[in-house]
Amino acid sequence: MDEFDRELDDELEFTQTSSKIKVHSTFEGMNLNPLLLKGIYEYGFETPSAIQSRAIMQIISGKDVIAQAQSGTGKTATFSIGMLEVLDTKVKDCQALVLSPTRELALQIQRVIQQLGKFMKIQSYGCIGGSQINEDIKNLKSIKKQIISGTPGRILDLIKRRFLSLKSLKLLILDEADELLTNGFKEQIFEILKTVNAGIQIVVVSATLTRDVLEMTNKFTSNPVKILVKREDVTLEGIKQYYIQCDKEDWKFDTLCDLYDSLTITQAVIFCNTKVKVNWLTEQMRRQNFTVVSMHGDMKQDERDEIMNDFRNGNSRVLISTDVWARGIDVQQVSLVINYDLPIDKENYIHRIGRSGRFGRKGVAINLLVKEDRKELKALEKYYTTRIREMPSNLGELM
Ligand SMILES: Nc1ncnc2c1ncn2[C@@H]1O[C@H](COP(=O)(O)OP(=O)(O)OP(=O)(O)O)[C@@H](O)[C@H]1O
Repeated sequence: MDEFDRELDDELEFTQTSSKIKVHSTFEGMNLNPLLLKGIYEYGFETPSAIQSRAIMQIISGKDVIAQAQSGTGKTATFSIGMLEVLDTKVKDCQALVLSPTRELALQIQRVIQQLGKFMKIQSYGCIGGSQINEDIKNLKSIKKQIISGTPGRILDLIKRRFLSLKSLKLLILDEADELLTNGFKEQIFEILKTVNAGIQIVVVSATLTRDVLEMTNKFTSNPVKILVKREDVTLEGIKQYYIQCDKEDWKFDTLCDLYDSLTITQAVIFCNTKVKVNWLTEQMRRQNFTVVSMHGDMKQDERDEIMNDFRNGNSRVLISTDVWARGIDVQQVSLVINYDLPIDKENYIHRIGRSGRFGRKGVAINLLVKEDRKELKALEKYYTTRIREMPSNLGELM
């Protein structure tokens, strides 16, 4: 074997979907607990998505699973249904733990689990930073929680203080795993992994899984089933991508103001790279009498909750945010995403534009570019084998 073959072999070992994964094209065909099936239908699902038809049964089989699928294609329900099926409803201790990178996402996941498991009478709970830890302690003490969804810092804190026991844990889900295994979270994740029983089932989930991340999962999974997406298939057909060349930073603002009417057709999210810029842009927009709301990680949790609620129920239509909003948040009415700044990393580009075009809906992403961004945009096109075209004048018709 020469050097090239060896490298190719190595590459395939990490980045190839497992062979012979059975596709279950109906929920009935999965032989689920009837109470769970009832919950799925009541939630409004009729047929499983591509990832659901492949990964749910793999999770139920007890194997470690690495599940990648495009944004908005139903990964949350994939692991939630798998988890609810393997749960022993008679055991009241915590049996499943879901970790995710943001508070809003952790709570959203907990709500999905609660809804899908509605008829199973399971106890689930969301543990997130920024809320009173005493509340968590009180809640965990009063009624035992079988499923917990949380952010790594708060979960670790509760474990260390011995208010959360994972002695009966059998399933750990890492949602947005590539984010959890890089940046600020990696250490906390490995600390949590040290506290769980050896041999528990681990499920790794994201729309973007780089080779490095896949390699890292080797440290804590054993012989995982892999369901992966080739990089050229990661972008969704339904999300049209455009750019507007603004040349100078100052021109972006006027361009955004010109787009405002299109933003309010349904709902839109505008991404900036820093909290300071989110505040600045919000103020500038308001000065021009545009109605916008904003959210970022320096805001108090109460305020974040209120903004999320208003946006979720459509009371506000244009949200300016940082990457705290890039991943996982599911608001089906969002049909337009604007990158006021191009994201720093390529993965978050996919996650940001994926806030629109949820579950087969149409979406539009617009990148506002200064001169220096052209190179980066070309690099994104090449990396994902996709086209980001200059914005046409008939934006309204595209949405
Ligand atoms: N089988 C289904 N039938 C109909 N709708 C579904 C089905 N599965 C999921 N959905 C809906 O699709 C939307 C997107 O699902 P979800 O948030 O799980 O996507 P995701 O793959 O986790 O996305 P992301 O990569 O952004 O985290 C949700 O509104 C969800 O309720």
